Amino acid sequence: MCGIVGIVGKGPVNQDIYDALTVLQHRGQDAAGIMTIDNGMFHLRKENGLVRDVFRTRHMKRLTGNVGIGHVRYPTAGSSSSAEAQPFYVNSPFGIAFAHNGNLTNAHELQAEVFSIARRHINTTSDSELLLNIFAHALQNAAGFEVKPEEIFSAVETVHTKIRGAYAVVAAIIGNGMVAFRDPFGIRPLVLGKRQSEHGDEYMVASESVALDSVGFTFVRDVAPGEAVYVNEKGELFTKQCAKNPSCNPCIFEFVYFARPDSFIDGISVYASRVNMGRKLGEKIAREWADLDIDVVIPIPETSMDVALQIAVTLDKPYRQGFVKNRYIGRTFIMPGQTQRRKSVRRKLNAISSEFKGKNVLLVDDSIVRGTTSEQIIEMARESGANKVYFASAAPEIRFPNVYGIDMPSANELIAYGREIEQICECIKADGLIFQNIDDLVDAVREENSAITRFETSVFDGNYITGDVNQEYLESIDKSRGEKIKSPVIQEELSNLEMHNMGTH
Ligand SMILES: O=P(O)(O)OC[C@H]1O[C@H](OP(=O)(O)OP(=O)(O)O)[C@H](O)[C@@H]1O
Ligand SMILES: NC(=O)CC[C@H](N)C(=O)O
Ligand SMILES: [Mg+2]
Repeated sequence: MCGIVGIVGKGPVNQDIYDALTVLQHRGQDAAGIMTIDNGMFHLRKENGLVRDVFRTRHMKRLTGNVGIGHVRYPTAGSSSSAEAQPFYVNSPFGIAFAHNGNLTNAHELQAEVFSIARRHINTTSDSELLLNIFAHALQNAAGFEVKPEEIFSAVETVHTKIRGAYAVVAAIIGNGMVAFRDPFGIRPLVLGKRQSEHGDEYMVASESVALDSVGFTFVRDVAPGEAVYVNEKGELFTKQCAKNPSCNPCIFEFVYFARPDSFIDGISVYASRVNMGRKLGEKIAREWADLDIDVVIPIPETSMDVALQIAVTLDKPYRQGFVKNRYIGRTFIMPGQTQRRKSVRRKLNAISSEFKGKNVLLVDDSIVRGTTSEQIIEMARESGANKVYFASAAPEIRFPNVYGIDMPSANELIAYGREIEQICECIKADGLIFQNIDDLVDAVREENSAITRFETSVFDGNYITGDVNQEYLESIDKSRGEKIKSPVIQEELSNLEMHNMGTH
C-alpha cells in the first residue's frame, strides 16, 4: 500500500520523517527511503528493508536540511529491487525528489509517451518513476528559478489529464519546497498537518493522520481528491483544486485492513468503522446462525481484533485471545511471495490450546484474500482441541484483482474466485463460514461520514472507479505481475538495474 510523508520545517526534518515512517510501517515493509534538501543539494538514503534496518546513525547524519520526504514501500508494480525503492529523483527541472502511494493503470501508454514526447529515459519498471517524469516534464516550462504556485498547479493539472489510476504523491523541489497531490477519485489517502515553531509554521503531509500525531503536528484536513498543496521553503502554504471533476471514493480496503485503527481517513475513524463492521457482522451471525452453539469468539491478530470484540459484544459471547502474535513478525499479507506468506503464518501466530480445547470457537478475521491465514489458523485451532471451528470475515468475498495499489493482480490466486461460500468453507476446512455483505460493509464505513457516497470497492464487485479497467488490462497485469514474476531468481535479474543514487553506505 505504501506510506508517504513530507515536511517543510524550520529546523532539521530527518528525525521527524524517520519517526513518521516507523508509524507508517504497516503500509509497506519491503523498502524505505528518505530524501532531504539542504543548501541546494539532495541527500538520499533508500534500501530494501524495514525503517529500523535501513537507517543507521551515519545515514541520519547525512540527511540534513529543513525540507524532506519519505516512503515505505509495498511493491505493486515493477519489481521489489532496491533500485525501485523510493523516493525517486530527476535532475530536471530544478531537481525533484518524488514518493508515490498507489498504482497507475495506464503505465504502459505513459512509457511510450515519456520517451517519444518528453525524450526521457526510465531505467526501472516502476510506475512511480513514470509518474515523476510526467510531472517533471509538465513543470519543464516554468519560467525562472523560483517556480510560482500557479506553475506547480498547472503541472498537477497536466498530470491529472494524462495519468489514470490511484496516486497520492509528495515531491520536494530544489530551491522551492514541497508539493503534494491526490488523484481526482481520492482513492489513496493523504492528510495535511501543521506545527507551530518559534520560527513560524511548519507543514507536513502524510498517508495517515497517525503519522502527524507521532511527531506533534496537528491535523489540519484531508487533502481533497484532485487537490494540490504547495509549501515553499519559507513555509507559505498554497492550495488549489487541479482536477475538472473530482469525487471522493476512498479505497474501502484501507478501512478493512490497511490503515492503522488510530488514523482518520476522509473524516472517518478507522477504528470506529471496524467496530461498526463488527456490529453488522455480529447481527448477521445472530440472524443466520441462530441455532449454532458458539462458546467463544477469538480474533486472528492483529487487524481483526476490534471487529471480533464487537462481534462478541453483539452476540453476548465471551471474547478471548486464543492466539498470541509474535511481535517481531510483520504483516503476512504484504510479504512479497506466497511461499514466504505461507511460512510466516505459524511463525507469527501461536495458539493457547486451553482456549480451544473442547470448545465451539468462532474465529474472526478482517478479510480472507488468498486463504493463507484462515486455512492454517483453522488447522491450529483443531490441533489445539477445538470441537467446532466457525469462521467469520468482516469483509465480503474478494473475487476481483486490485489495480490501485494492493498486490492482488491475479483473480486465480484469490480463494473466493470462482467459488461459492460452501466451496471456500471446504477449502479452508471450517465447520461454517460467513462473510459480511457488501452493503453492510459500505454502511459500516459510511456511518462515520455520510458525505462520502461511494467507495472504491472493486475487489468485491469488479466495478473499477476509474472506468478504464477492462478484461484485457486485467489479463496483462496478471501476466506481468503473477506469482511467477516474484520468484527470487527473477527479482535478482531485475536488480541488475541498480542505477540509482544510493549515496555512501
Ligand atoms: O487470506 P490471506 O491471503 O491470508 O489474507 C488475509 C489475512 O492477511 C492479513 O493479515 P496480516 O498478517 O497481513 O496482518 P495483521 O497482523 O495486521 O492482521 C489480514 O488481516 C488477514 O489476516
Ligand atoms: N503500494 C504502493 O503504493 C506502491 C507504489 C508503486 N506502485 C510501487 O510499486 O512502488
Ligand atoms: Mg491478519
